[in-house]
Amino acid sequence: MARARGALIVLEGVDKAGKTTQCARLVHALQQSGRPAEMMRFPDRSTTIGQLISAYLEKKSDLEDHTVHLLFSANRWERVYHASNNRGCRPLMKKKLEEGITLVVDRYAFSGAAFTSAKPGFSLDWCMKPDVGLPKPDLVMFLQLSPAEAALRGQFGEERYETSAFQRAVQQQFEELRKDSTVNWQVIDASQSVDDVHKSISSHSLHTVSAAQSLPLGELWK
Ligand SMILES: Nc1ncnc2c1ncn2[C@@H]1O[C@H](COP(=O)(O)OP(=O)(O)OP(=O)(O)O)[C@@H](O)[C@H]1O
Ligand SMILES: Cc1cn([C@H]2C[C@H](O)[C@@H](COP(=O)(O)O)O2)c(=O)[nH]c1=O
Repeated sequence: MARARGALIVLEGVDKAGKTTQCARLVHALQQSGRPAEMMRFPDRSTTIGQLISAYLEKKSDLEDHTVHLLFSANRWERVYHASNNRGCRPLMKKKLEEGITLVVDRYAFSGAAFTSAKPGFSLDWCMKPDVGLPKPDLVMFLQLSPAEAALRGQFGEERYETSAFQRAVQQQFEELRKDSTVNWQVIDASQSVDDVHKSISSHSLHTVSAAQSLPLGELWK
């Protein structure tokens, strides 16, 4: 009999909404309850492409806007089908899901589309195209926090996109993306305490991990 697959769970939101904190808490809680789980994050700054992206975000280099958008997407695709970095090969997303490991992912294609389409001259439609066909998340939790509150959180302002005006534009683009009913969106109030946000995220996730076992993995935006 085929092994039950793991779930693909994504956390999204504006910068500093608490995604990394909550991904780590969720992975820990799933593991503690005996469910195999691992965290991934995008951009994955450890790969060659990820290092180009990281230098851009840290304002150490400039890249043309279309180019960096495609690099962000390539950085996701390389973790689905190709996994080499300077320390060798790592197992791929698809393989891990097939092995029954739930992946908790800190940002995904939704950040790609929301951030680039917040720039002048970029349509959401164009921005979504390079990520069509990626493994489709079973659940996308949107950590809802106003850009004004996010700006008060640690280290806001250090990286390229961390201005309140740009984050407001990003928030609007996320609102557009959330109208897509082919994606299982859940909005989480990220202004609560870390513990309360975690409780909310856990309950949605446990349901998803069970349901995913008997469902095929889909393809995003197809
Ligand atoms: N619920 C919360 N209430 C108050 N502060 C929080 C909460 N969750 C996280 N923080 C704090 O906010 C800051 C950003 O948290 P975190 O790195 O988890 O967010 P993020 O969304 O992953 O950020 P980034 O967009 O930079 O990746 C950290 O200083 C963290 O301790
Ligand atoms: C995946 C992805 C991210 N971005 C933006 C969003 C953030 O401003 C940074 C990443 O910061 P983090 O602290 O490492 O989460 O990059 C983007 O513009 N496009 C993307 O696809």
